[in-house]
Amino acid sequence: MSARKTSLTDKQAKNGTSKYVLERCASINEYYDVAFKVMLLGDSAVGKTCVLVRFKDGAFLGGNFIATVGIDFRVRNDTSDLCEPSCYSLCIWDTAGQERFRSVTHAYYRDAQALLLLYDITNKPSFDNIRAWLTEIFDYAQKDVVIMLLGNKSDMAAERVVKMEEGEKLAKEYGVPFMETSAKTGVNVELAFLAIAKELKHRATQLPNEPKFKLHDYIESQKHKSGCCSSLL
Ligand SMILES: Nc1nc2c(ncn2[C@@H]2O[C@H](COP(=O)(O)OP(=O)(O)OP(=O)(O)O)[C@@H](O)[C@H]2O)c(=O)[nH]1
Repeated sequence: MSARKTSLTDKQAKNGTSKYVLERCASINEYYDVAFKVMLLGDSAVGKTCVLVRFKDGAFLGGNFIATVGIDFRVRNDTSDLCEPSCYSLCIWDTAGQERFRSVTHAYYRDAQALLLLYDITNKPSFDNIRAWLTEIFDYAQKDVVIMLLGNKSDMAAERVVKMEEGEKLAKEYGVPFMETSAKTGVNVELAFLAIAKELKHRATQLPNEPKFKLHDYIESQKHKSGCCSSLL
């Protein structure tokens, strides 16, 4: 479980300290012009860590579930795609879904540029809690934060209790993009992160008269392409 090695200890999380994370992100900024801060949110066990590991390392963390403590983070730099004209990287923060860490994670919403909000398609309460998560996001995050809703574990078709249409309807109600993902098979994981990166990069480089990047349209156009997303930017 080396993936959990960078997790903060219980004590650090309770104190709200993430010196390690901040130092690492600062050191990344020495090499990259901009490191976008992206956070993963959602109930415990919806698959946040697995989605992140799938994106970062292309692997699936199967086996015993170990809950994240406090905050964890990883960086992925797609230099060839993200380095024109300046260098960009995604600094992705994995938060603990457990209620007891909620006050710690709130503190980090404020300077996040994008939030990926996950539920588990086999777990109805995790879907029902999405409204509460969105209320929290509107309370604590920046007004212009990019939000994306992800229904994870799409590989578990036999255990599905949340229909894809329900996810789509909820996302539409809040005006946020939506897709179903699977950390196990990798479906749409790359697309979710890189679409976010593309949106953030456009925002950072867009000239005043340039048309806005249409994140929804872009995702819809890429969703069903097989083998997509190796060079999205
Ligand atoms: N079949 C399947 N299992 C998954 C998927 N994603 C995660 N899991 C499993 O779900 C469990 C929870 O995954 P985690 O990624 O640790 O969940 P988390 O949301 O980070 O949980 P917290 O750290 O408590 O917030 C693990 O047993 C994973 O192996 C998926 O896409 N498909």
